[in-house]
Formats: sequence, C-alpha cells, structure tokens
Amino acid sequence: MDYKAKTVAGLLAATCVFSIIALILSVVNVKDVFLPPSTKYGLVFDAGSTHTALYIYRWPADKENGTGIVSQVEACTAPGEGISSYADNPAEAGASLKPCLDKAMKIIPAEQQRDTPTYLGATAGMRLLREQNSTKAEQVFAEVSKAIGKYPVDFRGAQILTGNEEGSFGWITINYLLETLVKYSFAEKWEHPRDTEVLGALDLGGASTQITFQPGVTTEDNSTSTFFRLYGSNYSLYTHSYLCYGQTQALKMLLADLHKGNSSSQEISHPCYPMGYQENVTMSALYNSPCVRAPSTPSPAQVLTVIGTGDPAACSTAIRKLFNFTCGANRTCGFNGVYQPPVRGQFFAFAGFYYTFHFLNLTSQQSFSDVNSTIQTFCNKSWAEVTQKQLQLHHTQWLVMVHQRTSSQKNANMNDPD
Ligand SMILES: Nc1ncnc2c1ncn2[C@@H]1O[C@H](COP(=O)(O)OP(=O)(O)O)[C@@H](O)[C@H]1O
Repeated sequence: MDYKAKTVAGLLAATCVFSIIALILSVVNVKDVFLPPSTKYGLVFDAGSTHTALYIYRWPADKENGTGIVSQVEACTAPGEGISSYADNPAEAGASLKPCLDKAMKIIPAEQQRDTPTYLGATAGMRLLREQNSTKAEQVFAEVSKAIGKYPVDFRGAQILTGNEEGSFGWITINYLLETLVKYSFAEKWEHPRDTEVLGALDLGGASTQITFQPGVTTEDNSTSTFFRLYGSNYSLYTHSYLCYGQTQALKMLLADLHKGNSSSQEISHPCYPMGYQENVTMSALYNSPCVRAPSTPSPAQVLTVIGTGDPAACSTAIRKLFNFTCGANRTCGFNGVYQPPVRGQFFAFAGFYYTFHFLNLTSQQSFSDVNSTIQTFCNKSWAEVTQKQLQLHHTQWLVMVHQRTSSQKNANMNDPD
C-alpha cells in the first residue's frame, strides 16, 4: 500500500478535491445506465472555505455495478476566496465562478454540454455563514445558482454538504484513488480487490476537520454512522466533522483565547508565531466567526497587535487548551466528548495535512520521530528565517502536531511505517 499511497499523494495534492469524485459517483443518475455507451462529462464545484475550484470529470456512460468509474479531465481554481467570503457582496460570488465555467465550455463538446450534470457542493465555510446569518447564506447560494444557470449545462443544484457527507465523500475518494474499492484487473475488468483493507480518512480543512473510518465494532451513535454500497460492496463507516477545527478557524480560536487571557492589553503575545513577527488585527476581524465568542463589550474598530514569541512548548500548551480530551464513562471519544469507536487500520491524511507535510518535505512516509524533529526545528526558526510565503504553513504545523499527537495517543496509524 505504501507505494500506492505515495503515488496517489501527488494526485491528491494536484486535485485537492477529495469529496468531489465521491459526489459525482454518488449522484450519477440511474437513467444514465440506459444511455448508449459513450463518454459523459460532469462538472463539480468544490466551494471550500478558502477557495472554490471547478473539476471537470469524464466517464464511460455504461457503468460498473451501479457506480461510475470517473477520471478528472481538468481542474480550475476560481479567482478570489471561498464563496462564504462574499456574504456582503453575493453577486461577486456568482461572478467568481464564470472564468472556470468558460473554461469548461471550451473543453466539453457543445453537443454534450446540455447533458453535463453540474453540481456545487459547499463545505464548512458556508455551514458557518448559515449559522451566523442564514439570509446571507441563501443570497450567496442564489447568486452562484444564477451564475451557473446561465450556462447550457444540466445544473442539478447547489448545496451545503453536511459534515457527515464531507467526511464520507473524502473517505470514498481516497479509497477510490488508492484502488481499495475497485481495481482494473488483468482480466481487463473492474473488480473488487481481494485482501485489500480500506484506509481511514483524516481531512484537515480550513473551517472543519473530518475523521472517517471503518470501525471494528458497531457504531454506538447513529449520528456518526453512515452506510454506502459501492461497486457491489457494502461499507459501514464512522464519520465525524469537527466544525471550527479546520486550520483557519482553529487559529482564530487560538488567537481569541490568547487575547482573552490578557484582554486589557492591546498586544497579544503569540507563542506560535516566530520571534520577530508582528501583525495588526482588528477586533471585528478576530471575532467575525461563530467559532469565537466576542467579548461582552465589543469594540470592533480596536486594533490589536500580535507579537510572535516563538515558544514551541507554550504554543503546544495553548493549542491543547482548544481540545477537551475528557470522555464520558464507558465511552471512547475523539475530542470535545464526541463519540468515536477505537480507531482501526491505516489512515490517509490529506488536504491541510498534505500541504503542511509537503512544505516540510515530509510526504515520503517519514517516521513519526523524523516528523516531530522536523517540526521542532522549523518551530524554532525566527521570523527572519521564515519568509512570508512560509508563514501560513508555519501557523498550521502546530495544529498538525496536535492532531498527530492526539492520533498517536489513541493508537491511530497515520501511514507511519514505524
Ligand atoms: N495550495 C495550497 N497550499 C497550501 N494550503 C492550501 C492550499 N489550498 C488549500 N490550502 C489549505 O487547505 C485547507 C483546506 O481548504 P478548503 O478546501 O478551502 O477548506 P474546507 O475544507 O474547510 O472547505 C485550508 O486551510 C487552506 O488554507
């Protein structure tokens, strides 16, 4: 499995759309089976919390065992940030999709465009906006739907994925790409691979993080269980999405915690930023999300100065405070009391995990101790040594480290060969 994991890691990075193939696979309509065998196209917008991408897929119209075999033709990144960032200017959310739709229209033959199923799936950025202001979320959706509706495609709707869907689709996608669900055999047939274990999925997004795996026991809590029939086989999965525990939102929670620890001061000493680093942030920008509770006497225009102290141990302690690892009696849990059966098998970590590990040159199945020492070395660098480009990844390494430590404490195996 290791060599496959390596190969697929590159592919995963390039596409960054772990839920999307799964979305196509699960939505390809039964009526497609009766079309004459030919190539079909599908379009999926992955409306993430930090950016939107359009993926163009192609598959043979005659399908295998009721689930399609899909390949990606092209990916297009929409300009600007995620659609939730257009809450105060929803028309711009629609406009941001046009360059990618234009590109798709150049790729899909004109006579097939009207038969091209097109979906938009939004993730935790929109879940948070809906929580904060459902009217604004609806306006953003109305505008993106209007923009897509102007193109000659078979638009089947825009929706906010639930956390369970996001987790499950990520699991399906990595296992599809790793060929643990279906494989092209020497007999030139798509077959269910024998003696191959599926992998668990760890997805670190910007606004949420997901864990999904096939547990060895019956899931005790129905809200975390999901069932799929794929390529003729049944899968019962455990899945949970932790809202606010994606990179962007978790770092916001961390900064808010540090601010509340000394709220009378206009300076926030930040142990996770390198020594010498400094930035200004307004109170309104810091407390603009349901993930952080604003102080009782808000002063939106007030400017706070964040000063890096570059203290890995203090950073680790501050991050730990974002997690409650206490479980109820007779219960196993992930964190914050969320039920989780004992982890089982190998896991594949992707999205934010991949970007951070890639930046640190840690995507070649390094041992756990090598990973930790590389992270420690990087954490001890001063701001002068860390370029602006590196900064964002510098932020995230701490989260990754905590995720790793949490996983290792709970005996998860994150592709660690040791
Ligand atoms: N090319 C990239 N390089 C580094 N980090 C990235 C890149 N693309 C996305 N990310 C990070 O990956 C995370 C997932 O982004 P996104 O898919 O927008 O979030 P979500 O899963 O919450 O919708 C974010 O923290 C984002 O900053």
